[in-house]
Amino acid sequence: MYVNTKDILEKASKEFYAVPAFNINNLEFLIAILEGAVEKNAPVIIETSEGAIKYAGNGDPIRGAKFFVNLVKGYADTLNIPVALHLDHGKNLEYIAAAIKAGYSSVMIDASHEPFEENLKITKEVVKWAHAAGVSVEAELGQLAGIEDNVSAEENVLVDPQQAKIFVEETGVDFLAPAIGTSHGAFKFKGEAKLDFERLEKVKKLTNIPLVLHGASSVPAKYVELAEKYGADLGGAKGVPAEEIKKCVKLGINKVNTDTDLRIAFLAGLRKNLTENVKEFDPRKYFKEGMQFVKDVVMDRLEFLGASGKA
Ligand SMILES: O=C(COP(=O)(O)O)NO
Ligand SMILES: [Ca+2]
Ligand code: NA
Ligand SMILES: [Zn+2]
Repeated sequence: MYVNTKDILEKASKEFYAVPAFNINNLEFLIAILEGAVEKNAPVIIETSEGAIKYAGNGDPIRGAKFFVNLVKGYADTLNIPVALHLDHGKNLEYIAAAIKAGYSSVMIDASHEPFEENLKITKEVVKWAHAAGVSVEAELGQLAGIEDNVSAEENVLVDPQQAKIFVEETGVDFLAPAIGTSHGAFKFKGEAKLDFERLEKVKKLTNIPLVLHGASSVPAKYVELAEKYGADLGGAKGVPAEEIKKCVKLGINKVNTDTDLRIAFLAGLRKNLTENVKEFDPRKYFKEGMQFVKDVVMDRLEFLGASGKA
């Protein structure tokens, strides 16, 4: 059933487990994710970036947002697990408005590259709009290095726990993404994975709302190696070890954003299948292996985040 993200995350926050938020851009990833969640009898969050909405709507945000709401709601309403649809890294108010109007469960307003007061002001605005439409809101404090759709930040700027307390009280935001050292994409960390657990613990104590971990892909070696075996070049890919993510969940992370892992798993399956079946030209056949690998990554993540069986 199609639900509000806040309902999924409030339950997770009370019981100290986490629910993965998987990014999609197409039908194949959506089917693989939902079937994996059904098999694990788990809640799941589907999220689309502004780039995904642009892609699905061929440049038109209203068409793209409606397309995803109908696709996800249509499929979710035939299932017995809770499914939410979330706008990831909303920065452009046109896209945020389109997502709210189309019927997304929740939207992220990411104004974390702005000065604190500006981020607070914009977030307050979006919370007012979204709540009036029954839509929940995520915001971000601090910055993740690496590329985020249309904003690239050089350095990691870690969240200030005191600021987080004020921000949550003033904005009424439903869940918060505190930057604690992760970054987006397949090439994380210069050296070893370094997450600031003490900082995370303080933010949870001071805000006491569901928290979100961005840049949480683990970049599993087995799919990187398989993709490279069939011609990909992902040299030096590195992610967040599952053990580190589990520590974050114990400290109060409840939504775990995962995009890169699904991309690499699908890539490995697609390259392998196309290479081994040179006569095949039915996409329902040659996408299958990649979809299976995505489903496997989804089920593994639902398991180690503690979301399995929580539907
Ligand atoms: O934070 C993410 C995904 O991060 P990854 O690149 O680590 O999958 N989406 O908002
Ligand atoms: Ca940001
Ligand atoms: Na998000
Ligand atoms: Zn992110």
